[in-house]
Amino acid sequence: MSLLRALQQSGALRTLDDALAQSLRRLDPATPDTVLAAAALASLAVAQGHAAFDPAQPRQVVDIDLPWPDAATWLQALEASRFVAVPEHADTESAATPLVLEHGLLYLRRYREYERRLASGLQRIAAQPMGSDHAAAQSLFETLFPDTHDDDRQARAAALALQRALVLITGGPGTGKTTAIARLLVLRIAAAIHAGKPVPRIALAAPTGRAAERMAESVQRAAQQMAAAGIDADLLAALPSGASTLHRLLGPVRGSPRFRHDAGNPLPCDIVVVDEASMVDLPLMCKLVEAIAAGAQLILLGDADQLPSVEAGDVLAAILGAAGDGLQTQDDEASPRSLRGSRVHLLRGWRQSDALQLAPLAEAVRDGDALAALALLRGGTLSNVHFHENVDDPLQAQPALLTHWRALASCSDPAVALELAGHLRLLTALREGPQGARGLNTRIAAQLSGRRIGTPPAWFPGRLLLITENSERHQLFNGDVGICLADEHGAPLVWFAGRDGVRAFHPAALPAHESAFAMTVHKAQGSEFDDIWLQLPRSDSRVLSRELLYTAITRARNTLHIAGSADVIVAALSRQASRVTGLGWRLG
Ligand SMILES: Nc1ncnc2c1ncn2[C@@H]1O[C@H](COP(=O)(O)OP(=O)(O)OP(=O)(O)O)[C@@H](O)[C@H]1O
Repeated sequence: MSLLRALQQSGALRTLDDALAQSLRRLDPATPDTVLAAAALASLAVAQGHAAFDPAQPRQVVDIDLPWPDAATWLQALEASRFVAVPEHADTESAATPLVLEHGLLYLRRYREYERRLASGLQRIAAQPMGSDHAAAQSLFETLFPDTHDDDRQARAAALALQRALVLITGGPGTGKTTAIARLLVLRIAAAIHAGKPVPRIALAAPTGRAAERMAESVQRAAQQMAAAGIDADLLAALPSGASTLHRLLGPVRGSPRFRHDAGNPLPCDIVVVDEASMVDLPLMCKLVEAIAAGAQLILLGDADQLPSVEAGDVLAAILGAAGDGLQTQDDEASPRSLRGSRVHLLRGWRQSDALQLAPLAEAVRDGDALAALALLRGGTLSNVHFHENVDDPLQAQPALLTHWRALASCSDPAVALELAGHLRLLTALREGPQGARGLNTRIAAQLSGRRIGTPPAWFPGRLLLITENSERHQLFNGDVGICLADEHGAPLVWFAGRDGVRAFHPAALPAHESAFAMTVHKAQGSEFDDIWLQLPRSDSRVLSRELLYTAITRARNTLHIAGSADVIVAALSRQASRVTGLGWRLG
C-alpha cells in the first residue's frame, strides 16, 4: 500500500494535510507517493508545533507502524521533486515551490521563511552596538545590586542589558526575572538622563492578557520596593505602568495575519521586554523581531523548562541553545552577530511563601527523575503538596472544589468574585476524555446549575468562562477568564477584569468561549493560582511530558494537589516535548 494511502487510512492526517498532497498530485500526477506523503506530513507537523517535518524521524509526527521509507531514499525523492526547493542548490531557491528542503528538514515554504527571517532578525539585533552612557549610572547600579560580589545573577543580567541589544533572562518561577527587569530598566532610564538623552520608550508585553497583567503587577511591586529603598521617584515614574499582549503591541490588522508594526513601520520603542517568551510561537516571534526598530533593545524573559508554544515553534529553546547555558559570563570571542553570551540564567528562588514547598518536586519533574518525584509525592513531606494516588474523579475526591465554585455565585461584587475565582483552578492534561477539561466542565456546570448533562451550558451565576479567541472589538483576549453573575433583575451578565476596573458583557455578545472551572495546562500557561488540583488522565497519552507536568505544578502559589497513577507520572516524565526546528543551526 502507498504511504499516503496508509496515512489516510490511519486517520492521522487532517483534511488540510491531505488536500495539500492531493493538490500536488493534481498538478503533477507523476509525483512520487513518498513526496505526496511528506507534503501532507510537513503540513501536519506544523499543526503539532514543529517548524518542519524530519524524514529521519517520521514517528515524531505520526507515532504508528507504517511502511516508512528509509531517510536517505526519502530525502533523495524530495530533492528531485519539482515541488521542493533545495536552498543548498542555489538554482532552485528562487522558485516559488510550496516546500523547501533544508538541513535535512522539509518545510512548508512559509514556515521556512519565518525561521530564516527570525534568525536574521535576532542576529541583526544582537549585532547592534549599545551606547556607552552607562558609566554614569555606576553608583545607581551599586545601590540596586549591592551583592555583585556574590555572583548576583540579577546584577549580571542588568550589566548585560547595558551592553547588549539582545538579552535573554531565564529562570524558574520566583527567581526574580521581573524584579531584575524593573531594576535594569531604571538603570537604563538613569543612564539616558545622565547622558542628556530622552528617557527610553519602554514596552512591556506578554503572549496572553493574564501574563501581561501579572508582568505589570510585578514591575509595579518592584518599583514600590525601589521607592522604599530610596530610589529617585522621577526615575521610577518613567517605568511603564502597564503591559500589553504581544498582539496588541504589534497592532492587529483586521482580517489579516499581518500587524500594523513591521520592519517598514517598526515599534516606536527603545526597549521591548517580553515575558513568558516560551509561549511565543515562530510566526509571532518573527513578526515581533522584525518590528524592533534599528537601535532598539529586545529583552526576552522566560522559563525554558515550560511547555513550548502550542503553535509551531519551540522558539525560545532554540534561541537559548544558540545563546549558551547562561551560567557563565559572556564569551568575548563570539562574533558580533552571535547570540552567545546574551543569556543570564537566574537560579535563586526569591519567593517568600513557605507554605508551598515546590522546588524539590519541580526539579525532579524538570529532570525527568520519576523515582525522586514519586518518592517526594508519596512521602508527603513537602508542605502543601498533596498526592492523590489513583484518584481519577476530582469532583468525588475533593468536594471542596464544588463548594468553592458554589460560593462564587453568591458574590455580589464582580471584582471580588473574579478575585476569588482566581484562587483555585482544576488543571487537566487533556481536553477530551473522562479526565479532560471539557467533560469535567460539563459535569461541574451540571452540578452547579442543577441542569442535566447534555443540555446546552446555561448562564447560571458563578459560571466561569474562558475566552478562546482575540477580539480587539471587545478588548477580550484568548485566555481571559470571566464570571457570570445575575444583575439586579436576575439577568446574566459576564464580568471581566479590565485595566480600569471590571467590565460587563451580555452573554450573547461574547467572542468564542468555553467553561473555565477546569482548564488544560496549555491554557493555564502564563497564569498562577493559589490552589491547583492537577488531574492526570487514567492512561498515558502522547500529550503528557515533563514540560507539561512542570508547567502545571509551577502554576500553584500556595497548595498543589496532584491526582493520578504512578504509571502515568512515570510515563509523562519519560517524555520530553521536543519539537523539530531548524532555528538552532540557523543561529549557529
Ligand atoms: N534580589 C531580590 N531581593 C529580594 N527579593 C527579591 C529579589 N528578587 C526578587 N525578589 C522577590 O521574589 C519574588 C519573585 O520575584 P519576581 O516576580 O521578580 O520573579 P519572577 O521570576 O519574575 O517570577 P515569575 O516566574 O512568577 O514571573 C517577589 O516577591 C520579589 O519581590
